[in-house]
Amino acid sequence: MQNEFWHERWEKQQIGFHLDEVNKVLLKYWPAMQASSGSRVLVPLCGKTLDIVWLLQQGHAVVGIELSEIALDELAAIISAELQLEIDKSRDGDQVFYRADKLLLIAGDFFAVRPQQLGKVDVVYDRAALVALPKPMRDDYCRHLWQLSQQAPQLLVTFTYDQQQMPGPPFAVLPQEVEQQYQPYYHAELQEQREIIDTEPRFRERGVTSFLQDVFILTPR
Ligand SMILES: C[S@@+](CC[C@H](N)C(=O)[O-])C[C@H]1O[C@@H](n2cnc3c(N)ncnc32)[C@H](O)[C@@H]1O
Repeated sequence: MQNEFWHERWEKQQIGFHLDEVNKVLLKYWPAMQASSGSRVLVPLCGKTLDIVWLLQQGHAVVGIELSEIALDELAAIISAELQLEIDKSRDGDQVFYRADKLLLIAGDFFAVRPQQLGKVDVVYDRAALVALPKPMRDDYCRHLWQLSQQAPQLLVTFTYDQQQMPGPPFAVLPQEVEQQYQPYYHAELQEQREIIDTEPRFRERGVTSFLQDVFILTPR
């Protein structure tokens, strides 16, 4: 999946993946992550998710990484308004940084971000990040995420459906693949698998008959 694909999505505002509310999965499973207030949460491929606003409201520090500056400009504006935070925006080469107390957003390629830029990560929250990438990129993503997060526990949301019925993204990432991808670093425990095709008419229109949302908690080995 080329970066240009995603830039075009954001330019044309074709962002059907974006939720206008905090993800119910996050609300339901966050307590199980046992993240103390003040712990640092990494949200890879974050888009402009309102989940980051919620995490900040819980007292967490948040690091978000997202290719699109359009997305992060919008997210920074929402965070500023909701939390009365002044966010400093700066540019360094291909990367754009948004900084405020307890907040770091990086607009740039996830694969170009180095661990030293992030500092300590206590928890990872991946909603629709792994599934945004085709298989060869998923291999690199899992390895790189591990390097960035030093194996921090992870709340992970993926989707299971028949890949023959629709080309990704989102790509189908079955529980077996999650286990295999993260096997060197984590125990992956499937918390729930829920049919959500009724809430995803855009996928039904494209011929998908069943679309399962899978929630995992990954704990370090
Ligand atoms: C399916 S969306 C999910 C966004 C967000 N996690 C959410 O739940 O709304 C995937 C996001 O990943 C971003 N993305 C894709 N490839 C990326 C890369 N190599 N580095 C950083 N972000 C990337 C896209 O721009 C897009 O916003």
